[in-house]
Amino acid sequence: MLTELLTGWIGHQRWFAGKGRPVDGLTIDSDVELAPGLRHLIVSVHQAGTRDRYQILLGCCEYDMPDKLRHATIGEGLYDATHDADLTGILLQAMADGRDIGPLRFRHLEDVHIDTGQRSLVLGAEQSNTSLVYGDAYICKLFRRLIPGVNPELEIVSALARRKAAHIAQPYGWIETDLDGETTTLAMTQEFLSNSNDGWALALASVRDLYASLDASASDAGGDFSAESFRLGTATAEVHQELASAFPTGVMEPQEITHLVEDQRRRLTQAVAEVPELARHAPVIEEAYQRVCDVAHKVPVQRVHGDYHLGQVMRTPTDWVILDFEGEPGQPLAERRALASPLRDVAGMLRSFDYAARHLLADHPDAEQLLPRAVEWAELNRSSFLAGYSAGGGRLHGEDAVLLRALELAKAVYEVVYEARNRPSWLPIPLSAFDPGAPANL
Ligand SMILES: Nc1ncnc2c1ncn2[C@@H]1O[C@H](COP(=O)(O)OP(=O)(O)O)[C@@H](O)[C@H]1O
Ligand SMILES: O=P(O)(O)O[C@H]1O[C@H](CO)[C@@H](O[C@H]2O[C@H](CO)[C@@H](O)[C@H](O)[C@H]2O)[C@H](O)[C@H]1O
Repeated sequence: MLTELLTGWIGHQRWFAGKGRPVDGLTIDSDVELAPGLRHLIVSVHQAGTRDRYQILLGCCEYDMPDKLRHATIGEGLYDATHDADLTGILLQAMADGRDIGPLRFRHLEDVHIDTGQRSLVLGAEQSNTSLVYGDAYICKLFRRLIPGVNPELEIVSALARRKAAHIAQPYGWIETDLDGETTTLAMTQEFLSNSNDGWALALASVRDLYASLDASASDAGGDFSAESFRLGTATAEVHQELASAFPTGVMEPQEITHLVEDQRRRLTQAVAEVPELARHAPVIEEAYQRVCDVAHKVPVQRVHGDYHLGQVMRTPTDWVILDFEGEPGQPLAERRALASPLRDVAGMLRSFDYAARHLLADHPDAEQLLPRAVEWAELNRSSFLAGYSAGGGRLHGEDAVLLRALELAKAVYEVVYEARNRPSWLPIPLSAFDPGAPANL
């Protein structure tokens, strides 16, 4: 039976969020035939009293499964159709046509032309979503785990595209349906940035070059990245200004600031309970949080990226482009859409420079010797990014330094939990944020 096949299959998928916990049951909430041999399913997965919804594209073949699709088998004659380029073209075509198929609505932005002749491949780095790359023209991100509501990435990128903003990947179309009475985004298609590299890969190349040339300083070594950091800072400030123009803005009053700090204190307590190594750093973090209450009186807030780091920015041949305006994964939608200080993104990127500088130290035989160079690289790029941010019109003055420091530490607390859960060997990186001079391998 289909539900049994899917129950056995779903727990092994890269994007399945409930790994490690037994699946108690799976029900099919919606089953729509998109075309002969292609069905779109929404399923509910029940685990220890929780229910999560996922979407599946189900391919059905009457005859033997072609060899090229065997790796995507779900059961006899059934497979994950995201891997079948003969079928995925239907999604692009339906978006271009603006069709409704049963409860699914396929839409495109006004004034765009979609070339429907492109064939797709599943992007290798499949994580919480499945991305289909069509030719080298489009990337269609299928949101696997469904949260009722419009996806913030679609909301933001469409609003910025309407303003003809720079530094974003042009959106083309999306798929939506109604879940719990709310319009819910199922997928989004954007310009695919070919000939581009993500900021994390570029930053690591620079750090590797620096480590390889032991005598040179961070600014003299072959891999100097600071001009890129400056440009990225400017691009970030420009996108923040576009976001402030496209969406409502506000000012956080002292009472709300205190409330926010309380929330961060709660997160810290939870993080310490989960990662006891954090406990010895708690006083430093508490002090930085208290300083915000003492010093910050009015904090401008607006829509922000929310999970900003070097892996979310792409360097095209001409520009920095910012991706994935989805906020912190795992947070409720309302929180991901809430107004916040743009310094939250600045803090995220500053942390990311620290990550890039230190991540190659982990098992490095010369870690102790290289640590001062890592610190120097991070400092140079952090200050270039901030200089670029100011040059691009980003606000960085007076009490902002106090807020920025607290936001950086709050992000590092989030990272400590993230690494403990996902990549325990990386845990020393965010832990070093509280004690920058400590030995590299902590
Ligand atoms: N528009 C795009 N053009 C080119 N590559 C992209 C694009 N969007 C995403 N990618 C690639 O896919 C990777 C993961 O994308 P992302 O949106 O961050 O997915 P996730 O939310 O699963 O982390 C990025 O690091 C980048 O390499
Ligand atoms: O990109 P995602 O939305 O999935 O963000 C999550 O995963 C990120 C890891 O890929 C994580 O970022 C952390 O690691 C990065 C290096 O891999 C580093 O550049 C970031 O500074 C660091 O925060 C992110 O926090 C998490 O939300």
